[in-house]
Amino acid sequence: MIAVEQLYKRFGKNEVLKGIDLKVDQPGVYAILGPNGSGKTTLIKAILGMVIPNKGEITVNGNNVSKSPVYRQDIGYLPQIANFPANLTVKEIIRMIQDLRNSTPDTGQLIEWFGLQPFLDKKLNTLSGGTRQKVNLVLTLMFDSPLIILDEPTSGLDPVALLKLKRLIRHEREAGKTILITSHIMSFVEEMADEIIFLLEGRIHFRGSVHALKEKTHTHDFEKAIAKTLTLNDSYV
Ligand SMILES: Nc1ncnc2c1ncn2[C@@H]1O[C@H](COP(=O)(O)OP(=O)(O)OP(=O)(O)O)[C@@H](O)[C@H]1O
Repeated sequence: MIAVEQLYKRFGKNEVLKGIDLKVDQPGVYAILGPNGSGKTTLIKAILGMVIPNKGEITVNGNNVSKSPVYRQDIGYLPQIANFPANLTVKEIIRMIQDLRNSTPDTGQLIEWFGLQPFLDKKLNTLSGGTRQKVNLVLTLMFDSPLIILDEPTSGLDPVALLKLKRLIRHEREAGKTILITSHIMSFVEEMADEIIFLLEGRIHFRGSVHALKEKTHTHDFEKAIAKTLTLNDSYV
């Protein structure tokens, strides 16, 4: 589904990605991890065609992302910071995104799932951060896309909403979807991820299951395993 070959990206002198090779060809939940500034969002944006690489090739479902944007129809993307026009109501923003995609899926179930009915006629700039995140999740998931990319999806969510998000992600995984997630909440990653893709110093430093990472680092504590990964010299791709 996703193939990244020898991807390089720098911003000025800052070499962020230094030869990423990544193949994701099975459905499941993939957590892209790494310290702040390690290039997780840059990698995601390159897959989405929002960042132009200096070198390398990316294909999504066989389509080269630099050639045509059509492949994006198959992706649901939750940005880390969503910048929608703040004076629109929830209903209006849902309608606007549907018009842009030329598709009008039924959003009733998702709206009910996140308890957003009372907010439909409220403007986005009057909503709390967590409620806005729930709206963003509806916007991301409403098209039933086979590839879902979630950049920090837990941001601002209360415990009940977090539980609901986790159930939704599991449901999407069971439906055979491929879900890429970045998160700094390690308990969330440990619970949800089938595979971890750990970026460090511009490269994939580790790829494998949570269990495999714990084994490699000789610890049962996932947070400690992540911390230990940072100090390992060899990469475990
Ligand atoms: N448009 C840009 N212009 C210049 N530098 C950028 C740009 N986008 C990202 N960077 C730089 O690239 C590096 C990687 O940023 P990126 O947002 O991909 O990291 P990240 O791993 O997602 O970080 P975080 O965990 O903090 O979200 C950072 O040093 C950042 O400052």
